[in-house]
Amino acid sequence: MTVRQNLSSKLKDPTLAVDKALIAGEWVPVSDSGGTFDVSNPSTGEILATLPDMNRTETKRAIAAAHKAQKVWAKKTGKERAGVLRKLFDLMIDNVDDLATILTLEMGKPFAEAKGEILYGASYVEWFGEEAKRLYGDVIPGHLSDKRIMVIKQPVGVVAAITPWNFPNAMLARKMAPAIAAGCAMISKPAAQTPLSALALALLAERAGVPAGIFNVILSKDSPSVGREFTDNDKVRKLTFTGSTEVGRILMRQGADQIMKLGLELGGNAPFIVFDDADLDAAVEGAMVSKYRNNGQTCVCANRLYVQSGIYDAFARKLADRVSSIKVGDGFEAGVAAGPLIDSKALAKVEEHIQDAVSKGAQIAVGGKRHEKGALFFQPTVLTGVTTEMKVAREETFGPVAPLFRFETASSSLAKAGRDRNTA
Ligand SMILES: NC(=O)C1=CN([C@@H]2O[C@H](COP(=O)(O)OP(=O)(O)OC[C@H]3O[C@@H](n4cnc5c(N)ncnc54)[C@H](OP(=O)(O)O)[C@@H]3O)[C@@H](O)[C@H]2O)C=CC1
Ligand SMILES: O=C(O)CCCC(=O)O
Repeated sequence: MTVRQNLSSKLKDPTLAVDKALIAGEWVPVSDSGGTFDVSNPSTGEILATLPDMNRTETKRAIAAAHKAQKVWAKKTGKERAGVLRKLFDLMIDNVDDLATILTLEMGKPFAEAKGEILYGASYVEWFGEEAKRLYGDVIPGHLSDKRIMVIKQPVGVVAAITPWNFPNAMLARKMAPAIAAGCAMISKPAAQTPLSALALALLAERAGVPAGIFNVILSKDSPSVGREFTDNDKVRKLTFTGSTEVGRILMRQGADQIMKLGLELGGNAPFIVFDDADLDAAVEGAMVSKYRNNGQTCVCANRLYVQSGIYDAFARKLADRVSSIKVGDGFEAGVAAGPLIDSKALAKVEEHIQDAVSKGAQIAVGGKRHEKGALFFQPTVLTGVTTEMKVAREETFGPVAPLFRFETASSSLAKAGRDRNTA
């Protein structure tokens, strides 16, 4: 397929811009169906690459290859596997600028934040690589005098991973590194919006000596069909997924037939509580970091800010003031702290949540509108006068909106924080 100049020309090592899937150690340029999909830059709308659009047949082939390769990989010692992961860690650090450039181009987050994500992703590779040497078992006192009970740890086998667009490097590194360290093989399906970070990571893994078939990357816009193969194929022994609660539910249902081991990291709607006696500056700073990280597109972002009556107005003023100074723009522009939203669906959800809150009586303290920087940019927003009837109380906005709920007593805030959680 093709990588455009606007991607490869920005890299010190242009070979890290990959336009092929990785199946059984082969870089595959064309899908069985001949279909393709484009990856674009959410800041500019420019197309960065055109990739093969795969489905169940390619996924099945990748699983079969992983199943075969895993048996050999599992026989390596922990030290041998650790050595390979250490090389991958070193390569990630050596190529941090290029990996972060790819990430900012396809996802939009500010370059400094993207670099932080690569270091974060690399830390998983380093940590789990080291742990490969420490896969100890247990000896447990027996229930009869002639019995000795031993626990040994063994790789589960082939692991499938479905990863989201909000942390395209770190979420994959967090899944791939422990699997490979333990002697498993992995087939990953990155989000169609951000597959280029996964491909660059897979290329570095190949350079680090991860054997053919141990780390596969399927490219597809038809995620339900790939997900179906992951859950139906009995060679896949574990599925790890980060994404929406809704898709997590679908995968859990699908995996039930073969009682599949599942690791699900889903949506959230985290509360952030500020009491009257809080240090105002520290509370505002904490809210800024927690709410506006990655432009609010993080599952652990504070989404519901409960503020006690006595400090409510001062907190709202100070937060609105800080938020109005957030520089919005292309992630490569100096000083930018908020990039675009990932796509028009995400932008529509932010607008819908604000409209719903305002129609039910909330006020916009700052922001509330699309940003002049471009189609997917939105003004960082603070809403006051928010109540539990509004959508923001129950649904994750996944955008730069801080809704401030007022409470009187500690017990009422804790009750609300527990009750209005994400049920979407
Ligand atoms: N916990 C977290 O970190 C995340 C939470 N979210 C939450 O989810 C909301 C929606 O975001 P969205 O990107 O649509 O999240 P999704 O859950 O749709 O996407 C996450 C991943 O799952 C894949 N996927 C989607 N449908 C299926 C399926 N039926 N079977 C298998 N895989 C599937 C996607 O692939 P593809 O995109 O190619 O279709 C992507 O790789 C956000 O607003 C946020 O609330 C979203 C992302 C991350
Ligand atoms: O590990 C983190 O802090 C990022 C969480 C990514 C997410 O799932 O949103």
